[in-house]
Amino acid sequence: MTALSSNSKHKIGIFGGTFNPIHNEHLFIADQVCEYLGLEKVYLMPDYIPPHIDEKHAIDADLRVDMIKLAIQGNNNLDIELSEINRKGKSYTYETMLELCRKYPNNEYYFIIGGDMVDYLPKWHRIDDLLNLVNFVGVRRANYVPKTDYPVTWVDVPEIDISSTMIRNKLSRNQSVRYLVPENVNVYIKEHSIYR
Ligand SMILES: Nc1ncnc2c1ncn2[C@@H]1O[C@H](COP(=O)(O)OP(=O)(O)OP(=O)(O)O)[C@@H](O)[C@H]1O
Ligand SMILES: O=C(O)c1ccc[n+]([C@@H]2O[C@H](COP(=O)([O-])O)[C@@H](O)[C@H]2O)c1
Repeated sequence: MTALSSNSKHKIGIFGGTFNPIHNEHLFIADQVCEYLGLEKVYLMPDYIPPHIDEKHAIDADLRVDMIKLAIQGNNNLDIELSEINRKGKSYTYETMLELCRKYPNNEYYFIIGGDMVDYLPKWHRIDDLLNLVNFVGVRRANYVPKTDYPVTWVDVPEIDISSTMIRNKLSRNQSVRYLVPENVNVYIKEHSIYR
């Protein structure tokens, strides 16, 4: 990201997750929200350790980062933000966004989350302070009725019902994940024998 000196704010999306691994619905969401809200870019931001789940074991950050870089190749709407990987430890969103807001005061941030995650916002670390730093964008899921009092901008993105869990499970059973992840990510997973 580049620091800018003008007074006008730059609308920047941040899509946080573990991305273990990144899949096509992550990419579809990031790209669609970017276009729908007229954002300059959406940064995919891998966490180092997810803040809310103690037992979730992700593969090495380097491998997750490599796969994100491969996945966004050729799409100018998308980029990667490495603050949480570089900071290490538990990746509390409030701490990350405070750091980014201080570093890039001319950016206005839109933090994108899956619609079902919105219900858990009250449990997020320093959520009231975080609400002063970012606009939350909820990706509405089919058959899901949002019931939150928080200010969330809702975006409808056609849902493909895939998850990283599904991809890890398929790979552990030696099943194909072609068309669920970009082909260069599929090749990378095979070459590095990940999730076997
Ligand atoms: N199919 C999907 N539809 C809508 N949102 C999704 C979908 N898959 C992931 N997300 C959202 O993407 C963000 C990052 O998710 P994450 O990296 O945990 O992927 P995941 O597929 O949910 O992983 P896992 O299955 O390991 O929990 C979260 O906000 C999550 O709600
Ligand atoms: O900061 C928090 O308390 C917090 C609690 C839950 C989730 N988050 C962030 O929300 C994003 C999506 O989380 P997840 O676990 O669904 O991948 C990711 O960037 C997490 O760091 C952040």
